[in-house]
Amino acid sequence: MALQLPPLFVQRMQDLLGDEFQSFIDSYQESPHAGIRINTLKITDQDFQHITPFALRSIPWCPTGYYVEEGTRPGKHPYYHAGLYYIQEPSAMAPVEALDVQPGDRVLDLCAAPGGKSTQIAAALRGQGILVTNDISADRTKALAKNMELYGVRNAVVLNETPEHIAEQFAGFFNKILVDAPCSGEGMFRKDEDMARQWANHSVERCAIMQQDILNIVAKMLAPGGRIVYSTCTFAPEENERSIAVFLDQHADFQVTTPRQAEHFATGHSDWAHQVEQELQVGTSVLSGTALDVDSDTPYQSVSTASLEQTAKSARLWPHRIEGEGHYICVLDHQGVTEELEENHLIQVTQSSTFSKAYTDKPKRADKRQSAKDQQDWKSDRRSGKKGKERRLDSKASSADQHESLSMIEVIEEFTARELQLEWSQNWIHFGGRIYQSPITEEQLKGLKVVRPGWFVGTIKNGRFTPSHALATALQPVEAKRCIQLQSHSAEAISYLKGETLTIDAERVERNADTLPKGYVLVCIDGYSVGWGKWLDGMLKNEYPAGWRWT
Ligand SMILES: C[S@@+](CC[C@H](N)C(=O)[O-])C[C@H]1O[C@@H](n2cnc3c(N)ncnc32)[C@H](O)[C@@H]1O
Repeated sequence: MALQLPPLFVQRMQDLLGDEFQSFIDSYQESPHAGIRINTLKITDQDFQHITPFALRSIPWCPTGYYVEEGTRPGKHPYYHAGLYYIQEPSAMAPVEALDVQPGDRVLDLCAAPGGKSTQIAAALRGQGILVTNDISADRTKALAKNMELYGVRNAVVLNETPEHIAEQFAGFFNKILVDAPCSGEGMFRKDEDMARQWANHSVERCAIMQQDILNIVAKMLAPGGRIVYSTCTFAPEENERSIAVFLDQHADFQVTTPRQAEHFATGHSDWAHQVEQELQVGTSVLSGTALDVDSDTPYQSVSTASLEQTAKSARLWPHRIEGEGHYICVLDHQGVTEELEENHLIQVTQSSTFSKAYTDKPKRADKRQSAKDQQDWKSDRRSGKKGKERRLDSKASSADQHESLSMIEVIEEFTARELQLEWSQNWIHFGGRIYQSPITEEQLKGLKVVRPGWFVGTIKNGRFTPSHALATALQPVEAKRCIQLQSHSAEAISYLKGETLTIDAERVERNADTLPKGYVLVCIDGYSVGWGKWLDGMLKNEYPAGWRWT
């Protein structure tokens, strides 16, 4: 059945686009474009070109993005399970390119689930710096956390929070922020017919108010000289140029910058934003002749011509002009002086009972004093050249607690020496028996709803460390003492991904000279890690998690 577009939407686009409307509406007869983006945390772009199972065609605005032909099923290949690429709509790759993430940046992806753009940010960080990735929907953060794990991200914290709560903990902290805002989704009608059906429920005006609130809050979290990229997948000028103009009027210290890759896109329509401004002033849509659905509690705010005109530097991605869906991107640069980011990699040992309290309670004065002392201890440890992970964090803790923290480290060290060839470089966080490596400190997460405080590396129970699946997916084969190689086209690879036990001769277990074949084995497909197995007497017990299996 032909796609049913909301009549009001069609009428409005006709009014806005004029002569261009026919080619715009004709584009709805075409299929949406499918794309994949190479996950350079696991494979180089060049190496993927050599092994690609599908025909690839470059996406002009994303160096690691490729169109795949219609009918290709990239989700049904072992490389997908190895996290070698993310299946992503081509236009959706543009906002992160505009953010211009560099290794070492501190990045917030505020509206992140299911994580397409977060995985792209993580790849650009190359394991250096911090990614805080968040979504307000608890349900959607499950997919977000899973994607961080599938793509082998080591330096991300996953939150399920409101922007206001994050701002309380992270004022002025990030130098790059992505706001991939909730919107009326007009640009996705071709890809997702549900969006067209639900359009009226996602009132354009209500979305605009929400977007302006979000932008105001994220400005508080940006470090001087930092960058915010605002993106939507809608055409409505109220949610795009006008939302930006409202922000600029309230934040004179920001300017719109033309995005990288702008040559591939159309410019923002400051003229449409002017038109919308007039409609709002009279309370009726000039374009569609309908009453505007503005919440009566929300005072109308007029915006300045100077701010509206700056939006001509933003970018619009049109489905009839490029091979991709409809998007809007605006780069907002803070005009302050950029300060060097302080190093944030304190190495910490956290004892579980203190940590679980930290999630729910406001810091107590005694805790604050203790934390200041911890920082001091750490500094003196650094000066004396002691390794951070050897120190005790909580000098007030009972000797039993101290013993537990120390033995936790001993257990991890023992596992590391036996099974891995890896230097741990981030903060240890112990929460509910689960052990994480985190790019930030426990203190910074106080009072927040945390889905993952960092890279989940394993669990400790009864003094035994069990490595997590997320540890395996983020490892390079050289970082494990034992690995086995499965060929992507072999029945063995599919059997492993289905969770079956494999028969594997001892000679096939690749290992260090001094390592016996018995124990944890990193299972790799064509050289890229997919999960754990446990080898004993010619059998590989399958540790691939049930929820991840090939179906
Ligand atoms: C366009 S989608 C994000 C897509 C995602 N950036 C990606 O690339 O996979 C917008 C997201 O914003 C979330 N959201 C809505 N309101 C929010 C708010 N106030 N704060 C944070 N997230 C919000 C929604 O749950 C939704 O997942």
